[in-house]
Amino acid sequence: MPDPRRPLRIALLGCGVVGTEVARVLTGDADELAQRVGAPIELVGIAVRREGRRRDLDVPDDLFTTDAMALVARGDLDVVIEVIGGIEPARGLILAALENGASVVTANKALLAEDGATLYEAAEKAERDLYYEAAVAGAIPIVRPLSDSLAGDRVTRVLGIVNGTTNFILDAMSTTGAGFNDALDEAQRLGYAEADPTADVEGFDAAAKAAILAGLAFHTRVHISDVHREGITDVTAADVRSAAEIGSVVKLLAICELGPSGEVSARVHPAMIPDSHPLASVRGAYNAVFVESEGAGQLMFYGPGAGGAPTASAVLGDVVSVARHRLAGVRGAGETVHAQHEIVPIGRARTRYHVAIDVDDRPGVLSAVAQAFAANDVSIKTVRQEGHGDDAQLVVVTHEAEDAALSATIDRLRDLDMVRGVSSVMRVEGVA
Ligand SMILES: NC(=O)C1=CN([C@@H]2O[C@H](COP(=O)(O)OP(=O)(O)OC[C@H]3O[C@@H](n4cnc5c(N)ncnc54)[C@H](O)[C@@H]3O)[C@@H](O)[C@H]2O)C=CC1
Ligand SMILES: N[C@@H](CC=O)C(=O)O
Ligand code: NA
Repeated sequence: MPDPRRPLRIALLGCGVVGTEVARVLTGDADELAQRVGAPIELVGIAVRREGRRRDLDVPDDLFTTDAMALVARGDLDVVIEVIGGIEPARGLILAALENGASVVTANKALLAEDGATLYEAAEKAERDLYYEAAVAGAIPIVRPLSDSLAGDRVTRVLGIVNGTTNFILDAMSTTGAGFNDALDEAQRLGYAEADPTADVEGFDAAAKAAILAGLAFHTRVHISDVHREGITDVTAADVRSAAEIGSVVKLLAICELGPSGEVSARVHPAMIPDSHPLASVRGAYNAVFVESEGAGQLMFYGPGAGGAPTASAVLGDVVSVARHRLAGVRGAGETVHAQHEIVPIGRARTRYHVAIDVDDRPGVLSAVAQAFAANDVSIKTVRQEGHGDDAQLVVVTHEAEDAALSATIDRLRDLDMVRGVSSVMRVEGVA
């Protein structure tokens, strides 16, 4: 247990969008944080990649170092904050921090979803905390509610908008008609996007968060490769218009479900959701996560999901918690993976679909298309024709069906002479 008379020593790894805000609060609000922790806190080092870059921070120059490994290995640290991102060197630094006796706070969802097991095992062995509230949905408290508040309940479903960048882009496309690239540039300028924004727009970031959420919700280990992933790069202005025509909006959703036989599925993809659904009104870089559980029913967590200051808020909350644990000589909850749920592929997921089919504008088309759906046991809810002649299109919305059955339907449609192409297939979520 640390000597209560000495300050708790904190090291910060990475001083980019999030790290800068964390350093600003750790230094500017040190007195208030000390009151909350119950002991003084001291930022003893900041690891950066390059020396001499001008940083808008009022901290002594000698705190900065380009030798992150030497910083974590000094052996007298209480808390190491990792906000570098990516797999390496972040993983090696976190493991070294734990081995050297520090507790760790990280915002690194990519690493947790790729190799969380190694980090948890190291934290367990070192008897230190590993906290990561900022890794999922930025400022929104969702990791703690799932791991603590709902620990006595059975969570059955988590449905969320967990990527600020893609929500910002889709929102701009549907409300101002902005182009994809302009909206992405703006999201990068505002500090929402990952260092490589492909992680956002191709759904990797949301998939990492889905893996973490599913693991926490269902007490089972879920790897990022278990998560079905589709990004938003194929979402067109026509999809956004089609959604509006059925009173819906397009959102990138992360969906984690516990099936009736105990099977777990996790998927990330764009989907249409009705305007009346609370997730439809989540704008800009905001995130929201719905949790359904047997006892509590429906819970919704909403707030800023990205950006320096909101993410720093979650990081600092964790810092205060683990610092309190250090003082008390205790640890918080570790990983709970007692359940051995089967993780099922996307083909077994069940949902509704919106399918736009380019067809010849002639008698018999409707019945041929309907037969393709019926042959795969996919029931049609509505069908309407858009355009005429060369522009004729049938737009079908289905009842709930298995993903594999829908895929087989699309293959069959593509083989029909009267079908010129299937121009869009999008899942429809949030319908009662
Ligand atoms: N920006 C956001 O809205 C959010 C970010 N996060 C996560 O927080 C972490 C940091 O994100 P950002 O601050 O946005 O990224 P960033 O790219 O702005 O900052 C990362 C910093 O780490 C530095 N760095 C790279 N290698 C280093 C090394 N070997 N030693 C020391 N510093 C090194 C880079 O130079 C950069 O300044 C990532 O894991 C990210 O996924 C989580 C939630 C929201
Ligand atoms: N790039 C991420 C940042 C937070 O996790 C996002 O856009 O949500
Ligand atoms: Na969070």
